[in-house]
Amino acid sequence: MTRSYPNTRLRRTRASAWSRSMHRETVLTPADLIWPLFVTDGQGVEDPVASLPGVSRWSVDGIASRAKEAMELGIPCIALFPNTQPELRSTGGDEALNPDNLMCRAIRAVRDACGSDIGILTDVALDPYTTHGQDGLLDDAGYVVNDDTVAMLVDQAINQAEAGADIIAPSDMMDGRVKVIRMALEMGGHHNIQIMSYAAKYASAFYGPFRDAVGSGDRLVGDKKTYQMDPANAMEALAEVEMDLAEGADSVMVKPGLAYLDLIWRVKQRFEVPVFAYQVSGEYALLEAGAAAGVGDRDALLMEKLIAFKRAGCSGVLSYHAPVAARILNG
Ligand SMILES: NCC(=O)CCC(=O)O
Ligand SMILES: [Mg+2]
Repeated sequence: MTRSYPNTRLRRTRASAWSRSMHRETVLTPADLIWPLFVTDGQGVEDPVASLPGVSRWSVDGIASRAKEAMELGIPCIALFPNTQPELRSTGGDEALNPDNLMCRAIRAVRDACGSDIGILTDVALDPYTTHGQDGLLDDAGYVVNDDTVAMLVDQAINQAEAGADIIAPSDMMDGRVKVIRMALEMGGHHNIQIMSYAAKYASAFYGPFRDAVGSGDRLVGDKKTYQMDPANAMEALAEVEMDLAEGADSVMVKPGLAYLDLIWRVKQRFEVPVFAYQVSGEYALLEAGAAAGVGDRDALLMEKLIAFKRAGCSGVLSYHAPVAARILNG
């Protein structure tokens, strides 16, 4: 069967709003959003992140309020990232294992405020806790060592699980960490705690404002290219995803977002598993800067970008714009 004009006029179904709505292939709802939040020390603190206009670091009480706000907006899950106090950072990142660190206090505060009605996703990696800003432990040459780092990450994950996390999200890109974290969760009786693996995380120039937000940017020595992926590679991303799924990941993430839509599509087509995108800090900042410079309407630009993730096959998107988007969607 060939489609030809004028039997087929593809404009027919576009001629009215009701028909466009009836033929829409993809929908975006607040339930597709995960809201990343930055935690800072203190009480009653809102500390704006200069490079992310509209985004703040919140003290633990403020995080609980944001979690309630998320629930009211229909956002099912928040993601927590600590801005660890400078005096608690070390070369080994031991503060990651402290059961009373910012992350664990924030988890408990959200649980107290919201019960089990919201998902809490926690980041596993050492960069917010190290003096050098790398995601793992360094050898004498400054190389991030894999297996010793993984041993730390397992303890970090269990620390978060015991504080009440729902989804453990390792973002470190060490080999084999999903396997040992899953094993440790099972052995600890945490059978229903999920793992969302940052499976294909690229060494990207889009992470700058995030590093400001968690206070690792100025500290970072070198780059992260020995563990995060080369933006030129796609086959390798499929191998990363395949391994993390085999090791027990319940869902996988591609990061950053829009520049990697091809990977989202390929991962979804090949593995048919839940795929999430992280629309990262640089994407947020560029959209805000573009809209402020008059490039286009901020809300329209945002909605078009977010629907692209759904069209490509995402189950959901981590986005600093989550509350803005949910407000737009809720009308
Ligand atoms: N592990 C979380 C991130 O690295 C986020 C990066 C960003 O938002 O730029
Ligand atoms: Mg991997």
